[in-house]
Amino acid sequence: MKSTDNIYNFLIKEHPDDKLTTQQIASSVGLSRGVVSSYLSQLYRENRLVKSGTRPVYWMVRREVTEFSKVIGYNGSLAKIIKQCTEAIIYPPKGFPLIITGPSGIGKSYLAKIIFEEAKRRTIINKDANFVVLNTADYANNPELLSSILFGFKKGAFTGADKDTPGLVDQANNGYLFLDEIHRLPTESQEKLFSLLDSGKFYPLGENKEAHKVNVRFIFATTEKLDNFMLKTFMRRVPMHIDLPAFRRRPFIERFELVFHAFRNEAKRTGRSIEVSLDQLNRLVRTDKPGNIGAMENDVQLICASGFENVDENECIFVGKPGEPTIFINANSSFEKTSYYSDLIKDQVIKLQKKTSNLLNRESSLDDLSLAVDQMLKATKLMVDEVLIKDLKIKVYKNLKEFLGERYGVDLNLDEEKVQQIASAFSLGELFNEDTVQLSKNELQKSFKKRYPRCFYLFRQFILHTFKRSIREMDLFCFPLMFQNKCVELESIHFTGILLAHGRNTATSIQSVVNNLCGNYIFEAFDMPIDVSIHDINEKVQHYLNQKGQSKDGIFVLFDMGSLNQMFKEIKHSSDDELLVINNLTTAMALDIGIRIQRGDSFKQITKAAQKFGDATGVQYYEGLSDRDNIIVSCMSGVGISEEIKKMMAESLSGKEQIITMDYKDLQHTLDTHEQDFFHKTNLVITTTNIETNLDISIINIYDIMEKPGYQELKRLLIEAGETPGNVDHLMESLLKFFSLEGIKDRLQFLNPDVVINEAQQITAKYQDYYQAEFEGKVRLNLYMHLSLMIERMLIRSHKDNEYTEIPLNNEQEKEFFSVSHAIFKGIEIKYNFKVDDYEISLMYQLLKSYI
Ligand SMILES: Nc1ncnc2c1ncn2[C@@H]1O[C@H](COP(=O)(O)OP(=O)(O)OP(=O)(O)O)[C@@H](O)[C@H]1O
Repeated sequence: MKSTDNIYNFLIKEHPDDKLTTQQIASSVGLSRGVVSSYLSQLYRENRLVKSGTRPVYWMVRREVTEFSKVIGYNGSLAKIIKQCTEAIIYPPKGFPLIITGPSGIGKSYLAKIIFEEAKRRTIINKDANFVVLNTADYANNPELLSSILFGFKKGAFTGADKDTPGLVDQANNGYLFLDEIHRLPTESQEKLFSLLDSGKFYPLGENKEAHKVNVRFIFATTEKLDNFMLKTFMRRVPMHIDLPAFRRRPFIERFELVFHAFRNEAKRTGRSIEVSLDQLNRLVRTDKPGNIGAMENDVQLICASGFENVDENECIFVGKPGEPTIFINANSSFEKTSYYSDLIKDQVIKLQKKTSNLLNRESSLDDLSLAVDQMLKATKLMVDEVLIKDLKIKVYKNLKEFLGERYGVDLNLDEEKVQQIASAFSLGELFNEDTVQLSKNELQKSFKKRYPRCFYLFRQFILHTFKRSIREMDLFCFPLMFQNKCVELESIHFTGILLAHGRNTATSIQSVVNNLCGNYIFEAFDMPIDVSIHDINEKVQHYLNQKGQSKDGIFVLFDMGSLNQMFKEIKHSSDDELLVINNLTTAMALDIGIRIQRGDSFKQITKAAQKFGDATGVQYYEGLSDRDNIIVSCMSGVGISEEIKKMMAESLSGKEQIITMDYKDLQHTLDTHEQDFFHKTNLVITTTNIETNLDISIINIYDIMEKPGYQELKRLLIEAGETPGNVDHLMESLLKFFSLEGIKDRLQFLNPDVVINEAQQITAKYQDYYQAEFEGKVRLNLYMHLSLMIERMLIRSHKDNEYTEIPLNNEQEKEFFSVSHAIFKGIEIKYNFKVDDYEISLMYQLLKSYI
């Protein structure tokens, strides 16, 4: 298959109605943006895609325009129905009859007519074919008359039958006959009809010799339940049954479009524009009358008529209360999904997103978060898609039970109402594509994951299993609803348990037994093909550890065969946690460990117990933070800074030590809960705060290294760990640059901090060279910041009138400093076209006096 076809098939399958950017498509199919862009252009040239917007351009699959494309909801809630209608039209040799059911005013007649038009468009029937309609209810009290109208009669068939008269069946020959209110059709007529459906023949009234042969396609409609009124023998001949949903059961977007459409019809009818308030539109969208769309259309007409009373010629009709937000609809307006309707829900969603983020920052409970979600769901209740919610509810129930329950042993304890809320929250997500509500740039996701790592892992697995996709921003609202009752219990387990076994479901079936017996998610399990390599296994394990977040207290891995040594090494190499690997996976063993994990045994106790089992098996464990020499970096201001420092250390140092970043709280917890042994490979802890511990560990506050003693201590420790002095100096320089950048980033108005800091570094180096001195870290940091801001200050001042202040020079040393400084600044003075004045140099003198 061609690559362009691959992309096209992906779009048709996954996003038949979505507008997507090139970047979104590229990310989804895993190709580069450039390549995907050329494929998309090719598809556009082939007329298979529609393009809209500029920067970014949006792509959408071009759909074949059929008569059904006019039907509101054809690619939404009626998509399946439209497919059935198409099948009923095209199925060889003559299509098949169908019956449309649904409450009054829901569009049964409308759909029947469209089916007829589509059959014409497809040239399945002739252009001049007839669409004949009969409402059987009109003749319900006169079955003979109905029969004669339907089947025609022969001259003399009854008094007054003075000539042969064809019936509607004859008129519909080669076209369509639509019988509305079919439940009023008397039994004899039903019988006559089904013989016609069988043989294509019928006898008009009074005719018993020559049957009429016709080729008629039938559509029936009724507001009633079929079983109550129709003969079973009749129904058997009508294979296709279409049930149209009531107006209030249609998705909000479609109800909105139907209302919009009704106003547009009024605009056409009156020749006026209509200005209608969103509030009025919204009220109509919520119509819940037995007459459905028909009743809503009547309401729209009445509302427009009352608005029409008060307008002068050519003025637009106003509908609503003055001061309310409105939209204009005229005969040519087109309904654009996003503009009117998503704004209404988006407001609510954004509000909730902000609230959730605030609550998470304040460490509020999942109960508070659920309450916020509940409020939002109430506010958007009438806008959501009831049909979708019903489907989702079934899916959610099923997977809670069959997936989370059976595999992870987790009963989330959710009542019917909660599941309904969860389904509603998921359904809301379906209204948006990720672009529309890309609000928090994954911040919320990160916060949830950090605070509830185990629940979040289960949530991710649930979404993957239920919807076959990764978590979307909007799914996050379901998280508090789902885990509210169980988060404490789920998060109380601090160990990580992993089961690995060859075979289709060996590991997962042991997992299911143990998790269920423990009543908690203790183990994750991976079934592996027989030829899997240790490397692949480790990748799986690492992927799992990443997704789940590090466990604070250690990892237990049970596997069924292979080299214990190798397996241990692979996993330990890329994990900082304590680790126990057991080369024996039995249900009894997993259960024993599971129970111990659950009741809160320590790593040591569990390891001891496993060793007893281990007589017959292989056990290898590592107690300690890491089996490699390591340095821990932990900054109170966040993992971001720690990660930056880790990067600098990796660049400057030899790589002999493993650099481990830790959240500040985790570090404190780890120090408090472990003994000296645990840290026996830890050479140094670098923090931004003074951490208290009784353990014998070197802890250096990063701000102390700015001063000489602190720096020397750092240098000593790193040299002891095997680093060269050059490496440590390089690290110091990177740290200084980093902290200076942090300090000036927000204070520089227009210069690029990265560029200007390099200038400051060079000037400082020149001073150090000239005076043969090595300035303390603190002084260098000060200089980098001062010089960077000075350069900008000078630049701004150079455009104003220069005011020089005369500085008296007291001695030779000062004189020398001034003349050296002028020489040092010459380079940047030329480059930036300004002059460093003596006042600035006098400041420099104050900064550097002690080194001169
Ligand atoms: N999907 C749709 N798109 C656009 N208009 C629709 C749609 N469905 C229904 N309508 C409009 O709704 C109105 C009522 O439809 P219709 O008369 O076909 O309903 P019905 O189910 O046949 O009603 P009854 O049972 O009372 O005969 C019509 O004006 C029709 O144009």
